[in-house]
Amino acid sequence: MTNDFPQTLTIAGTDSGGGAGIAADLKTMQMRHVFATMVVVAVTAQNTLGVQDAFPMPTKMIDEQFASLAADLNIRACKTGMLADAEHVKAIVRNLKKYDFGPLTVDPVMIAKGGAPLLSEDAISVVRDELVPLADLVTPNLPEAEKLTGMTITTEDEMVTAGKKLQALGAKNVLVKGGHFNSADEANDFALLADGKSFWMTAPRVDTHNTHGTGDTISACITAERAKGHTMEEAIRTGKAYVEATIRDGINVGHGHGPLNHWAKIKEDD
Ligand SMILES: Nc1ncnc2c1ncn2[C@@H]1O[C@H](COP(=O)(O)OP(=O)(O)OP(=O)(O)O)[C@@H](O)[C@H]1O
Ligand SMILES: Cc1ncc(COP(=O)(O)O)c(N)n1
Repeated sequence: MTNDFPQTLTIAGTDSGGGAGIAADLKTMQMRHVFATMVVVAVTAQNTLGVQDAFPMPTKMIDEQFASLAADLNIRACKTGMLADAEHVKAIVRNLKKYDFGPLTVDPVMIAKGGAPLLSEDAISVVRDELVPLADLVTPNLPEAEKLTGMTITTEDEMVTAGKKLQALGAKNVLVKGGHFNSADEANDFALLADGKSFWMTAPRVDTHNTHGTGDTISACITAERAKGHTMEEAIRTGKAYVEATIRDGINVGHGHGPLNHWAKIKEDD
């Protein structure tokens, strides 16, 4: 029996509010026509107003979820999101070294939009030293890029320097996301590829509070495109176009930072 439909994996935390984390990843992967699987690292009680509580899974359950997937699925690309703490990052690294689940996108999630920590401080150096070197792509936002590189990033030139530093840490490809950049009219991201090619992706900044799960969505879309066999550059450009559409064609859910419209269409879908 063939087992060749494109299959992906997200290793992350749940969001009971449905907007971010594993929920955003699964919705994105479904929309991009790949089969989505998950390893639940932590459960959060969360809504558009914030994170009310978080509970990391016992690491034995994490090992068991990895083993279940490896025994049956044919996963071609994977990503990480919320990883909770150093013990859990180490468990994920151990499993990623044990099984081949294809190119890995590391979204180094640290703090939720509302300010709640999703990764403990002592885990940041473990992400930097043990997880980033396994990454085919790392996709930090600006505060995450600052934590991983030790730099302050206030200009586009500094985003470029941070990209180079992240590549020097061992990530093959880097996408520094400018969603948090202090610009009123643009949300521009910088990509640096394994072969040294680099490019900016520019987009008009949408004036909205409904940006819960943007980082999850772009990294899940890239993971889906990689599973379908697209190049890194194609995957990154599709990711940007998709997340832009999900923000621009927004929906209103909840009373805080609302979720995205994962049904949004992009040009290549026509
Ligand atoms: N208001 C906006 N309008 C258009 N694009 C945006 C906006 N906010 C973020 N983006 C884009 O969304 C993507 C995710 O960027 P961002 O820097 O917000 O990531 P993130 O902080 O990791 O997301 P999250 O907060 O979900 O973890 C990037 O491509 C960024 O440029
Ligand atoms: C479980 C989980 N994973 C990731 C995020 C980041 O998303 P955001 O920064 O948009 O809150 C989140 N809030 N919750």
